[in-house]
Amino acid sequence: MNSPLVSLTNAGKSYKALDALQSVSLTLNEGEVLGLFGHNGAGKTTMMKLILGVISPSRGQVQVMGMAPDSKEAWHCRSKVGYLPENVSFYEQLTGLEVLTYFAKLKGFDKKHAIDLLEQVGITHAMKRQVKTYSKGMRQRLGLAQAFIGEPKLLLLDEPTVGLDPIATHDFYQTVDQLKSKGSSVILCSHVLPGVEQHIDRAMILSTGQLLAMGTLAELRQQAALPVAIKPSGLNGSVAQHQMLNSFISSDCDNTLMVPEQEKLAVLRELLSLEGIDDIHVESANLEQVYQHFLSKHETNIRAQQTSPAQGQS
Ligand SMILES: Nc1ncnc2c1ncn2[C@@H]1O[C@H](COP(=O)(O)OP(=O)(O)OP(=O)(O)O)[C@@H](O)[C@H]1O
Repeated sequence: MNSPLVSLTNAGKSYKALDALQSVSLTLNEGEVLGLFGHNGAGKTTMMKLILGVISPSRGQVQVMGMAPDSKEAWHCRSKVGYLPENVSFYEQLTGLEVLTYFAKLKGFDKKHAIDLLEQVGITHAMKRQVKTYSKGMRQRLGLAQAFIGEPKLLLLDEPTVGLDPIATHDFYQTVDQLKSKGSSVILCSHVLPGVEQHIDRAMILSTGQLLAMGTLAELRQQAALPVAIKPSGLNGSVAQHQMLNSFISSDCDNTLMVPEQEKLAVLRELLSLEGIDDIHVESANLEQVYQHFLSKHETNIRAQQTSPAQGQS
C-alpha cells in the first residue's frame, strides 16, 4: 500500500497562550484534493505552513513524503512542492517572464517551462512588462504559474481564486483537475465556496484552530443531517392538502419541501402519484450550507459553554 503523501498526527501549533491550530490528524493520499475552509483566523495558513515546514509543530507530528518537512533531510522534497501564499508579492522591477524564469531555475527548470506556464495562466501578452504594471488578477495568475512550476507532487494554495475573473477561475480549476489526474495532491483553502465542491475530494472545516469536521461532501451532509430540498411543479396546491406531504413544506417557500434524507424516496413516490405533476427538482445541501451548519453548531456550543457557569452560580 502507498504511504500517504502528507500525514498529520495530532499536530498543532501554539503561540504563547494562543492555539493557532489545536491537535489535527489528517492523511492525504496521492491524487487527492482537500479543501480547507474556515473563517479568518481559523488556522488554515498555520496548517499549510506546518506542511511546508516553514514553522514547526508545538505538538504532534507532521510528515510530508515520509519526512518531517522542517528537517534538513527534507530539502530535496521541496522542489516537489508548489505553494501559492495568501498575498503574492514579487520583484516589482522584473518582468513577469524574468520572475517566473528565476523561480523555474531555482527548481531546476528552464525558461521554456516558464513561458509555457505563462501561456497556461493567460498572461503571455504581458510577460515582457514589469510586474509593477500588473493588475491584481494578473499578479495572482503569475503566482499560480509560480506554484505550478514542475508539476509539483504536492500543491498548497492559499486563496487561489482571489482576484481572478470567472474565466481564469474556470481555467484554474481545470489545471487542478489535470494535476490531480496525473497524481498530484492539492490542498486549497478558500473563502469562496460556490464552485469548489466539484473539484475537491474531501473538505476540512476549521474554526479558531479547532477541527470541526472532515470528510467527503456526502459524509459531511450525512453528519450534518441537513434536509434535501424537493421542488415539484404542476401541482397547483395539492401538496398543501396532502396529509403526509404538507408537514414538509418549507417555511421560507411554499413550493419547496424540506425533507430528511431518509424520507426522500417516500416523498418522491408520493409526489409522483399526484395528478398534474410535470417536474421535480431535488437538491441536496451544498458545501456552503454544510459549512454554515458546522460553524453555527460550533458557535452555539461556545455560547452554551460561556453561559452555563453563570447559570450554575445563580
Ligand atoms: N506568528 C504568529 N504569532 C502569533 N499568532 C499567530 C502567528 N501566526 C498566526 N497567528 C494566529 O493564529 C491564528 C490562526 O492564523 P492563520 O493565519 O492560520 O488563520 P487563517 O485561517 O489562515 O486566517 P485567514 O483566513 O484570515 O487568512 C490567528 O489567530 C493568528 O492571529
